Amino acid sequence: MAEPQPRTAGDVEEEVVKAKSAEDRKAAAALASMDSSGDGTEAAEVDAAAVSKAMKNLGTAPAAEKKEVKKVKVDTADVALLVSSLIIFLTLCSFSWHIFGSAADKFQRTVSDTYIEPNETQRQRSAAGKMLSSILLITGALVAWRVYKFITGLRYNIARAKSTGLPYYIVPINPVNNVVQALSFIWHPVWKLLVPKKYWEKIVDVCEHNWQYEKKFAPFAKMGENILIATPTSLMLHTANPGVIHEITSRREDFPKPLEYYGILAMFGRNVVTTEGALWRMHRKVTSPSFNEKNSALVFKAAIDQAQGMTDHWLRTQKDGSFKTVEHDTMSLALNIISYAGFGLRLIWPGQSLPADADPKLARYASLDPPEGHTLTFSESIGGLLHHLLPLLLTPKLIMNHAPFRVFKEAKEARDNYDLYMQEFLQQKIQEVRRGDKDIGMDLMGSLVATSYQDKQAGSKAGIQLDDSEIIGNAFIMFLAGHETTANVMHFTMLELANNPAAQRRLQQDVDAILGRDTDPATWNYEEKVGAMQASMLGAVMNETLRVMPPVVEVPKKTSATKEQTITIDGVRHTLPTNTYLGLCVTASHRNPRSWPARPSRITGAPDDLDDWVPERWFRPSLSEEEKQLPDVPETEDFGEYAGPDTSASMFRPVRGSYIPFSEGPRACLGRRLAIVEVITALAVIFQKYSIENAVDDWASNDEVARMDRAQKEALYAKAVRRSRDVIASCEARITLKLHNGRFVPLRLVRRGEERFVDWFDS
Ligand code: HEM
Repeated sequence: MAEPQPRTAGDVEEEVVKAKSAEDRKAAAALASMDSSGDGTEAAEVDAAAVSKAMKNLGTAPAAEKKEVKKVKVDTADVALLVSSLIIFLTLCSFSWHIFGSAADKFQRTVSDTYIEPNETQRQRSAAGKMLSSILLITGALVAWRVYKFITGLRYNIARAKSTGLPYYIVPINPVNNVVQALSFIWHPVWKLLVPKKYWEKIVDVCEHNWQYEKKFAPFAKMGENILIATPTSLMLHTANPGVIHEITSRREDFPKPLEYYGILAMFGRNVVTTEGALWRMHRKVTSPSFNEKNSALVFKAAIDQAQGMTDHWLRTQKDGSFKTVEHDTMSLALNIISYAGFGLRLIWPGQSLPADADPKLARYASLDPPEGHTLTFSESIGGLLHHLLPLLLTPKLIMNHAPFRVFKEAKEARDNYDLYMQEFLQQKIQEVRRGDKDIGMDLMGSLVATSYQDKQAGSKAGIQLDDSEIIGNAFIMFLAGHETTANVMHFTMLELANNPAAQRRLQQDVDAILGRDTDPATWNYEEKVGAMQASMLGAVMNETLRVMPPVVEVPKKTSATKEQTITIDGVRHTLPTNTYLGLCVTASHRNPRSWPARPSRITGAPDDLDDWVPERWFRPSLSEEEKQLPDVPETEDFGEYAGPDTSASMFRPVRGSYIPFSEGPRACLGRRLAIVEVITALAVIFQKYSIENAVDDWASNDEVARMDRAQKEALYAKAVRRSRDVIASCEARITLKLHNGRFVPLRLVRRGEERFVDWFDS
């Protein structure tokens, strides 16, 4: 891999000039000043020469920059189209005129017979006729225009699809749009009715909501690892090809994020997830220093405290022998950990009280009752916000504020409460900065405020200055990104461990060996233990959950509006036109048989086990070194955060681009190290003292289970495992992949040694 180079003053200057908008210029200038005053450790952007060199190493020099595929000109076919649209339009008008004109006539005659003077009638009749004809004219014109746009748009995108040299499929509507997916029950039948089966039978699978999780690798097995789709409004490529994924994620500037899909995440202000170009670099520079090893150690400590709080809570509430709130509770666990490590806020479980050394100013955030001025607790406001993200995005503020629906009221209440909490928190941090408090910068919000306000105070003109909404926007994104994703991984890992008792037993053996069965978790040392934990079954179960149930099922990218890009697919160069949507399909690439060694499924009897949760696969030998070597596209700038691999070096190492739960390259997840530490630590705490079993009380009481023999117990537990797998199969990706519509799997926490099933059962 090419060594990162320091950015020169020339590079920086060029970036300032390249920055298009005033905001981008502000950001680039801020970075320029940072760079010129910095220690020179920052590395270079991907530069064209280096990419070219890397491509040459592959034996394929990059094609000379081609011009954008020319917009399909209005040629004879277009003229014919326009004429035919006009004919449709005129026919429609005259036909409607005929029908509605005579209907209006009849209506007017009826009315005039009773109420209106004859000459008045005539005037009314002609006015009604005129109005009808205007409506018809406008409707006809719109229909004709839409037909024209549909056909020319489709022809244009088909031409662009052809220019790539890849096989392509035609779909009548852009299927990436959420609303279009939700309405598939209307347009799919029409599409299937009007178009011969061979044109839709394969591609229809990738036009449905949740296809990435439900269909998994199947569409790619049928259509190849790259599925190109032309629609009247767009060209899109879904890929499960590791080489393509690696190249796209490595070339950040060539393949930016389609920000139009991220509007929802900018609700409280622009942030590191919702920006691109120089502005993104500024946000990333300010946020990344908080993602250091010191904070990982804090997460380790917080995860120990919080996992103990959660198990105590389960034991207290497990009245009928089981608990049904594992999803809710893992969400609380993750929120409490990120609140502490990222923001210095101590949140507690019901029944717990704040430690004596807790900052009284922050107690209002931990309160289990809404503090003065609020109608929700801090946790409730964040929970409500996440729960109602879609209505909050899709509903205009005016309707949200006034419509009498419960969902809008709840969404508004959560948003207003959260906003207020954050404003209060921000003001508190600003005051601390103004007072010059020494420990400011320990937490994320503190360091965001310090970076922006200390510079302002010092009168610096060029320093990075996020405005208040950007500080709150970044805080929101850290709560959101660091919360639901990690909670889902913990939730599904616990469900899978209950379904796979042999894996659970092996996990416990590893915990005993690394951390000791009787040790107090409060004494565990981060630096000493974390490496071994990641290389053990703790790391394996987390990696496997992230493989089978990645919280983010597709990472969206695109080519820019101004420049087409070339990529290499299995050694052949292809050109992707401007504005091509690129979907890096996480669920499918995690199941691509080319990248993942497989064995026959023990669960379904399928020839491979790639759809099954099998953590032991992480101890299988890696693919050959030769296969692991993908084109060496240089990495881009170092932003200071954790840069190590996502999986332990001693385990199975996936081919680059084949395992992307955290995405890859310069825009990979900023919080991945925190997430890994959090998950493996919480699991270690839980499984050191306890086992987790599926609850069976829907079928048998505790007494009945006690009277059962092994065979009866085996049949009973197998039933519970089947139910759990069915529920897991019903997950849906709505922002992240999780259970919806009140679905859950009941579990039971038992002290080790008191298990009824998982100490012997083997699925
Ligand atoms: C298991 C847990 C997690 C998973 C699977 C995950 C996954 C991802 C993915 C796939 C992306 C790329 C998204 C895209 O390109 O659209 C991403 C970005 C990001 N994640 Fe995570 N994430 C996790 C935990 C966290 C945590 C704990 C934090 C912070 C506390 C965090 C903060 C971020 C941020 C700030 C970005 C944007 C980075 C950028 O664009 O520069 N994530 N994450």
